Amino acid sequence: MSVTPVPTTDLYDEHGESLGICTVQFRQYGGHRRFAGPVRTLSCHEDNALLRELVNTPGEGAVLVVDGGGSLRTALIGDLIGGAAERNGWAGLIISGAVRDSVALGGLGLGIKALGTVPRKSGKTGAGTVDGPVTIGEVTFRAGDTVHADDDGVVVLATAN
Ligand SMILES: O=C([O-])CC(=O)C(=O)O
Repeated sequence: MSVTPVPTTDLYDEHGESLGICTVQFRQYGGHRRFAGPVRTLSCHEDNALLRELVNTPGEGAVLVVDGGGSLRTALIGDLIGGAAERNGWAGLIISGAVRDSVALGGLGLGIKALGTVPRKSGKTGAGTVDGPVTIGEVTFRAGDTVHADDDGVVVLATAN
């Protein structure tokens, strides 16, 4: 399901404090600075085998929210995983962790927010959890919620809203 991005400030003006507001100051790395979609989630720590597997399945316009524990030691995505996410129809990736190949990521047709960059690759054991609730920057993302992201931030509309 594709979701048209709405400015996060307009969503706050409409929904007020019932909106989930992520306080992490993400940086923009993707080619789309405004993006939105149904939430999918992944928790993984310095290991991106599950992430690679997920972005190689149909994204159907979803935004993958990745709780990488905020680690800046290893990159959870680079141009290969980012390119696969674009090809498979993911609207965006929001990563509490690091990326690499940042210049190439900027040429991809999806949104990518992350904390920073590092050249080191992640492990490949497949450790992690898919579609469990993840809490990042004072907000809990649940699979099936709707997330909107732009230059002002990341906000979540819970399914019940
Ligand atoms: O393979 C990795 O670990 C990440 C990467 O560099 C890519 O996605 O291109």
